[in-house]
Parts: sequence; structure tokens; C-alpha cells
Amino acid sequence: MKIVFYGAGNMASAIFIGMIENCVVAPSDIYLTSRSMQEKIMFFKENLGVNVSYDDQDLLKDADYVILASKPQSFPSVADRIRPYLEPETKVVSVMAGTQIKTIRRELKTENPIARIMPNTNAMVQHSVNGISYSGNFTDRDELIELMESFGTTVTVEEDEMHNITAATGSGSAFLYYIYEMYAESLMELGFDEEEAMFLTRNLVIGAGKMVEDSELSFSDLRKNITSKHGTTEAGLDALDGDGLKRILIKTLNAAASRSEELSKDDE
Ligand SMILES: NC(=O)C1=CN([C@@H]2O[C@H](COP(=O)(O)OP(=O)(O)OC[C@H]3O[C@@H](n4cnc5c(N)ncnc54)[C@H](O)[C@@H]3O)[C@@H](O)[C@H]2O)C=CC1
Ligand SMILES: O=C(O)[C@@H]1CCC=N1
Repeated sequence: MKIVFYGAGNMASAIFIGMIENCVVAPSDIYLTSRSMQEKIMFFKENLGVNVSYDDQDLLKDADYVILASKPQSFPSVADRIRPYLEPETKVVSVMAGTQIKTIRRELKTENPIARIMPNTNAMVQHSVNGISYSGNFTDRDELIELMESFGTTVTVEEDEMHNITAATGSGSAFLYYIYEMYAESLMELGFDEEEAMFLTRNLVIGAGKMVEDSELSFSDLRKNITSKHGTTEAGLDALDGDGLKRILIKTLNAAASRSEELSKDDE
């Protein structure tokens, strides 16, 4: 297997580290190239044993998959590198938010099978949620699904649903991390110092995540199990404006999904 990553940044590294840690590919199957961050890419070569090259002809020779993992704005420069050497059997897989299959096809001037995936950086711990959609001629889907399931769970969606998946799970962890940040800052308002606030929040989040993983209960039942009648949790929840919080989250998700739509129109 030869998997070539154009881009070795946050998302690409979460994917190839996830794949390697789960032993679905050998480090020698992974080929990395980037525009910048030479130091970082050499770190991956030295520490993981992956290949690094800036020779596009060599990179793309006999490649099974080429993964487009630059920012959407860098895609024209990536396409210029790939276009001359892309072989007809190579499957193209894009992680770029908002860049449509038809745009990738147009920029690469190719009829190759193309898939779009929307993972998240939890791939690094094998817990990404991956949206995936395919071009009509991407027939050999099982192998790609198997590769993706090595670093998370996968849902197949129509391409126009990618905007919502991007908001919900591509960006979603960032929204949750932001809430954790705000929680820690609020603990400092309560009187904890920064170190204590971070320690308490971090362990609270880890514990709650493990409960979600291990328990069969719904979020709502987990919450109810903590809430004594006329107790402290009830007092806190009464002060928390649930409808207001929901409105804020809906606004957040709509803004992210709209940005994905805007990105897809930028290149029309
Ligand atoms: N970071 C995240 O949580 C997620 C990111 N994505 C998507 O993944 C893509 C990458 O995002 P990040 O990894 O966060 O960005 P990043 O900035 O960390 O990495 C971008 C990479 O693209 C490379 N690059 C730029 N121009 C290039 C060129 N001409 N040739 C080869 N490589 C080139 C850069 O050197 C760098 O390695 C974006 O399109 C984003 O929409 C998707 C899901 C989640
Ligand atoms: O912020 C972004 O545009 C990318 C896509 C999903 C997560 N990060």
C-alpha cells in the first residue's frame, strides 16, 4: 500500500498517526510532503519511520491513495504539483473543508475516483468521527472505509450534507474544548488558582468522557443521576439557561456550516 499525504499538518498527522498506531498500515506505506514545516515533517520521518519526499513524480508513482490535506486555500498550489503525475488508478481522498468533488476534479483535470472525508483530530486517539462521500466512479469503497475505521467511526453522507458534518464533528471538538476552557476560567472566578482549575477541569472532562464511553445511559440520564432534589446540582442547573445555551450552540453550528458552504462557493 502506498498512501501519499499532500500536507502533514494537524489533520494529516492525526490520521497517519492513528493509522500507524492501529497497525492498519506500516510506517513505510506512508509518504509525506508539505510546503512548509520541514522541521516537523522530518520529526515524523525520524520518529515514526514514514517516508518524506518533495519529488512529486516519485511520490505519485504507483500511489494507491493521494490524500489532499492542505488548507483549501492552498489547494491550487497542491493541484499544480499533483496534476502532471497523477496515475489513473490512484484514488484521491480530500480532507479539505468545503472543497467540492467537482472542484477537485476540475483542478486536477482528472477522472480518477475521488472521495471527500471529514475527520477530526481525535483520529490521533482512534476516536475521529468521519463523514465520507464519494464520486460516482469510486467503486472500491470497502478498503477506504477499513482504513478510515482504523482511526474512528465512519458515516457515509451525500456530498451536500458535508457542510453539517463539518460543523458537527469536524469543528465540533473545538467547540467542546472552548466550553472546557470557559469552565476552567470560571473555576478561577470561584477562587481556584490556574493550575488547580486546569487540573480539576481536565480530570472532570476525562471522567465524563469515560462515563459516556462505558455507560449505556443517555446524557440526560447521566445528568439526572447527579441531580438530587433541592440539591446543589439542581441549584446550578436552574441558574444555567439551557434554552439560551442551546440557542448559542445552534448559532455556533450554523456559522460553521455556513462557512463550509461559503468555502464551496469560493471556487465556483
Ligand atoms: N484541523 C482539523 O481539525 C481539521 C482539518 N480539516 C481540513 O484539513 C486540512 C488541513 O488542516 P490542518 O491540518 O489543520 O492545517 P495545517 O495548516 O496544520 O496543515 C496544512 C498542511 O498543508 C501543507 N501544504 C500547503 N501547501 C502545500 C503544497 N503546495 N504542497 C504540499 N503541502 C502543502 C502545509 O505545509 C501543511 O503541512 C484543511 O483543509 C481543513 O479544512 C478537516 C477536518 C478537521
Ligand atoms: O476550521 C476548519 O476549517 C477545519 C475544518 C473542520 C475543522 N477544522
